[in-house]
Amino acid sequence: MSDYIQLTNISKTFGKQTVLQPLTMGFEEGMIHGIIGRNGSGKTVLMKMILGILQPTTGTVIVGDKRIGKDVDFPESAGAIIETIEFIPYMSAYQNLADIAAMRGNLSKTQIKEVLEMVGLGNVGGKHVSKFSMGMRQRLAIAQAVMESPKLLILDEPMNGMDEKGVEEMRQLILARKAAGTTIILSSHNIEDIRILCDQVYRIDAGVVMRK
Ligand SMILES: Nc1ncnc2c1ncn2[C@@H]1O[C@H](COP(=O)(O)OP(=O)(O)OP(=O)(O)O)[C@@H](O)[C@H]1O
Repeated sequence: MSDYIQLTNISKTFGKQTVLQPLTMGFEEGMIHGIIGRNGSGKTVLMKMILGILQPTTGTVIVGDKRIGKDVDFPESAGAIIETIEFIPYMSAYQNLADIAAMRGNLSKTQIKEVLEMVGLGNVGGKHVSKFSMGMRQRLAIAQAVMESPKLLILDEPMNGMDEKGVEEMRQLILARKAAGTTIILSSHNIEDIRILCDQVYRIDAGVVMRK
């Protein structure tokens, strides 16, 4: 398989702080790539650069065959959970997803209901998000990330706040996306998630990314 993402000499500094040293690497298509590292080591920054949310200080990011920030602003087919996603609290889970779907493309009502079902929110799709627990919000965040079956999934600590059953269901969902050919980048502080799910693991330490 070829690489779906190619990073060439990318680095990131904020003022005098170097978060990532120049890095050249590829992420193979259809695999689950784990990113581990201590708090503040640069996992989210790396993911944001791949998503086009942050510009690298040096270097290039290519996703598919498109250079991010040049050919396209953002990867063409990507879903992400990155930091806290703000849903509109006074709208239902279904309506939140329908509004996002309407902005990005075309998903039928049935498809939105199916994705709510898939993340275990099928029976509360009509409930206002303000009444959701943290774990339920996290499930909704996963729903918005996967609902358009993107070619790339970037999941920054997706199991945060989930109970044991939720974690198991999310693991199955992530494996199902992989089986469908999605390239996945996953960060987690839970070493079990990384061990069970990932084909390849990278650790970020002192700005350097090392393959484990
Ligand atoms: N927009 C920004 N401006 C300035 N500094 C930033 C910005 N975003 C991130 N940083 C800094 O970059 C470093 C890496 O942050 P990052 O969020 O990538 O860490 P992380 O590995 O995801 O941590 P955690 O495990 O806590 O989620 C931190 O020191 C952070 O303060």
